[in-house]
Amino acid sequence: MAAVHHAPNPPVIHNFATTDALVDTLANFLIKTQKDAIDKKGRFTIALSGGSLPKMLRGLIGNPATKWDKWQVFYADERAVPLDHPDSNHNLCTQDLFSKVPIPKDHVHTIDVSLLDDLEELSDAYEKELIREFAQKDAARFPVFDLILLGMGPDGHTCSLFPGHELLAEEDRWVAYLEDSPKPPPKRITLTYPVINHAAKVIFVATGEGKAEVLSKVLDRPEEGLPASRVKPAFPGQVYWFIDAPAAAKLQQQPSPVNL
Ligand SMILES: O=C1O[C@H](COP(=O)(O)O)[C@@H](O)[C@H](O)[C@H]1O
Repeated sequence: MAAVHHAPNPPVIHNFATTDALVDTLANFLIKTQKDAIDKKGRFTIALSGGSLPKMLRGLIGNPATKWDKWQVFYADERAVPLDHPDSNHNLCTQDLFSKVPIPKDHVHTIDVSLLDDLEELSDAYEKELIREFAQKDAARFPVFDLILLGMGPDGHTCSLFPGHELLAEEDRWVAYLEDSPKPPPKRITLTYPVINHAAKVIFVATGEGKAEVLSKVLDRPEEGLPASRVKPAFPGQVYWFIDAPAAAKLQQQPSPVNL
């Protein structure tokens, strides 16, 4: 019998009147997703981004419903710098979140900083870290994260996948490296589209007027192929956009504000 292929689900857009409303709803959404994953498999796998995203997770701090000992956290992308460097996504997540919650240290999967001089080895090692977590447990060709949390730069990049970059075409690797990021620092590693697009859920968070122009390109004109538009998790996966009113200002399709 021929296999039935479903088209990816269209993005679900949540537009919030205020950033605080977005933060609260995002925390509730994460807790619900975490609970479903733990009920099913006893653990919750999540990938986090850097940039403006970690601050948006403040609704989890002090929230007793967050089962930190069940979380396995990876980075959607990371800069090839020491873990306490101001450019490190791990450093940012630690300052904004992990230093304030009781997550076991070994549940936060960082890059191996002994390999910073060789990006190929650094990305291979991070891929192996993912394989250790996912391959035997899920027996999948690509890992299936319960949730990947992404940001989007004003140029439409997400993770460290930049417009026009050759890594947009990567089909095999789980983790890839680049030495020519147009946004500093130049040396980074990143999850690839096959991994992002196998996730059960992906949430983009985009706030502020600086994201308005690019958000309209990504959501109203996805055919332009900006990196954020290429995030289309395979069915039954779902991509969500959590945006605020300033970021939504230039959208043609005006999503209704979320009622709280
Ligand atoms: O360089 C990066 O940028 C993106 C977007 O950052 P934002 O500050 O505009 O939200 C971020 O998602 C990614 O993790 C980071 O390495």
